Amino acid sequence: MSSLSSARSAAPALSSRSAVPAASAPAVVNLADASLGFGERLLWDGLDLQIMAGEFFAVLGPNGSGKTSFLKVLLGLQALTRGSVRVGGEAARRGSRHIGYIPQQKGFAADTPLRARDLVGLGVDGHRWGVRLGVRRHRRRVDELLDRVGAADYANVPVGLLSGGEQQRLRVAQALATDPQVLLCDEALLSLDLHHQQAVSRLISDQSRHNGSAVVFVTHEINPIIEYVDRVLYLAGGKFRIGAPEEVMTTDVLSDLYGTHVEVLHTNGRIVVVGLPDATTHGHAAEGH
Ligand SMILES: Nc1ncnc2c1ncn2[C@@H]1O[C@H](COP(=O)(O)OP(=O)(O)OP(=O)(O)O)[C@@H](O)[C@H]1O
Repeated sequence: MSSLSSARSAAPALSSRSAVPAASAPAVVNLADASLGFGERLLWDGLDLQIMAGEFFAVLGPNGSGKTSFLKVLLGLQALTRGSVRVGGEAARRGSRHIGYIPQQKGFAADTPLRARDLVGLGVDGHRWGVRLGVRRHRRRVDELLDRVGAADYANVPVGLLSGGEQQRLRVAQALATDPQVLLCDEALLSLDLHHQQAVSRLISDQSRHNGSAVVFVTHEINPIIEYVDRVLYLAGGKFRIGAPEEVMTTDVLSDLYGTHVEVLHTNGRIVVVGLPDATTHGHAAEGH
C-alpha cells in the first residue's frame, strides 16, 4: 500500500459548502478495505470510504486511473478484488433502486422514436418491475420532473431533435425520477457548452442539497463543479487521496500521487494542474482555461 493510501480517509467532516451536517447525515455508500486490480495493474488498494447523504463527492484522475471502474463497483457491474461495498445499506448490485445514474452525454439518433416525456417516463417506471403508476399520477410525475429540469417547453419533441444540453437535462430528470439515495454521474458534463454545464451541475447539486442524495461525480475536470464539491477522491498510478478539494488539489499531494513534480495553480477560483507526465492525458493541464 502506498504512503498516500495509508493516509486514507475515515470520512472527514463535510466541508462548509454542505448544507447537510456531517454528524446527522447517514453513510449511503460504504467501501471497506476495497481493492481493485486487473492482472498486474492495481487501480487502488485499501480504500476505506463512506459517502454521506447530501454529500457532493467528485472522483478525479487521469485516463486509465480507475474512475469508471469505481462507478461500476458501485453499480454492481464490477466485483472488487478484495473488500466490500455497500450502497443504500445493501451489497452493491445491478438494478439497485437506491441508485440514479447519469451517463456520458451521447446524442440520440435523429429518428429515435421517443419524445422527451417518454424518456423521463422510463425513469419513473424503471424500478417498478412492471407495476406502473396510474396514468394520471405517472403523467403528473413526468410533468414535475420536466419542469424541474427546465424541459417543459420541449416535452413532446422527439429526443433526437433536441440539442446535447437539452438531452442531458432529460437524462438528469430520468435519473432523479426515483429520488435516489445515490446519484452516480459519469462525465455528465462532457461536450456540453458552458451554459449547459452550469445548468446541469446546478440541478445535480440541488438534488444533493435539497433532497439529500449523495452525488458521486466522475470527471477529469473539477472546475465546472468546484463550487459544489465537498470531497474529492483522486486516483492516479494505483494510489489515491481523499479530502476536501483544497486538501487534495495541491502541488505536494498531486506530485506525490503522480510520482513526479506537478504544479497546482489556483487562479480566479479555478484549479489548473501544470506539468503532468507526458503519458498522462488529463484534462487539467490541457484545458487550463
Ligand atoms: N474488465 C476489465 N478487464 C481488464 N482491464 C480493465 C477492465 N476494466 C478496466 N480495465 C482497465 O483498468 C484501467 C482503468 O480503467 P477505467 O475505465 O476505470 O479508467 P478511467 O479512469 O475511467 O479512464 P478514462 O478517464 O480514460 O475513462 C484501464 O487500464 C482499463 O484498461
